[in-house]
Amino acid sequence: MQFTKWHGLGNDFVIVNGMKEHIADYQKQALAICDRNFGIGADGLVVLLPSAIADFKMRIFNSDGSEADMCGNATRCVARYLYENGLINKTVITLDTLAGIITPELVFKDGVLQTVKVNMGEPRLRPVEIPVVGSYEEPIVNMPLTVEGETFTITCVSMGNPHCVIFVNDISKINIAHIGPKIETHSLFPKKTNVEFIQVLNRQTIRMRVWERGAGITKACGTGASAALVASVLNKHTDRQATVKLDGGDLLIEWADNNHIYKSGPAVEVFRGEYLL
Ligand SMILES: N[C@H](CCC[C@H](N)C(=O)O)C(=O)O
Repeated sequence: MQFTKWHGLGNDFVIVNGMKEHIADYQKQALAICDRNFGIGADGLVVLLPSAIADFKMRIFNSDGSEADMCGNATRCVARYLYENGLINKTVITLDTLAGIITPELVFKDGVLQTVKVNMGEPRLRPVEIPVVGSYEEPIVNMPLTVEGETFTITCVSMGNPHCVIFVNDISKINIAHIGPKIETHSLFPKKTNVEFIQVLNRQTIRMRVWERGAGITKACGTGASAALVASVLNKHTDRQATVKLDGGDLLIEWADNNHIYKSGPAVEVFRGEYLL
């Protein structure tokens, strides 16, 4: 199977042109392909397929084999991949995902790619859309959640995939590898959740670390950064545009007046290869 390896701020993906390569069992192969010792190694497998409602369909599988609704960092990589391989001849691309139509734009200046700006669509705040279990009527903003005797205040946002955002005073003191999986699999979240820890630096800058659903600690999470900005605005910590400082680098996130979230950042191709299925 021909593949190409990309990353968005260190959140890395194997991208496969599903119109040329046949994968029989996506979940099983994603688990094998993403394994960093026995496979290629990645946070996720991205398969591109034809779509009747967008330029292409994008399916995303986490490294544990689970299928995700959306992946912000992967959308930037896919946009560059499609354009640079002549699979599309425009700079605004529509991708059909389980979270809806996502629109990345390749931003050039003097013929040089500056950034990839993605319209991530609208954040979903209704509890049923996260989803969470329980008879919550109002959006979950700054709600206490006790996990193993420790109480966190959570804000839940969906970007098509679930996010549990937690503000902390000192992010270096959080043992994400220990508490992340316990929140990811908490009974409040019937589809599990991505978990973002945020330290607010100022009204235009937040520091974020993430435990991703189905992938664990990653260097960056595009949907997570988007959810973190929304949660920061809801909790009156930041303005509606801010830089999200992740382990792998910075993303610029804006919650625009049209209620859409725009996320801008890099996408890098590292290598191409042939994987033996
Ligand atoms: N683990 C996520 C999917 C990948 C999201 C992340 N890599 C991003 O850039 O948005 C989930 O299961 O919802």
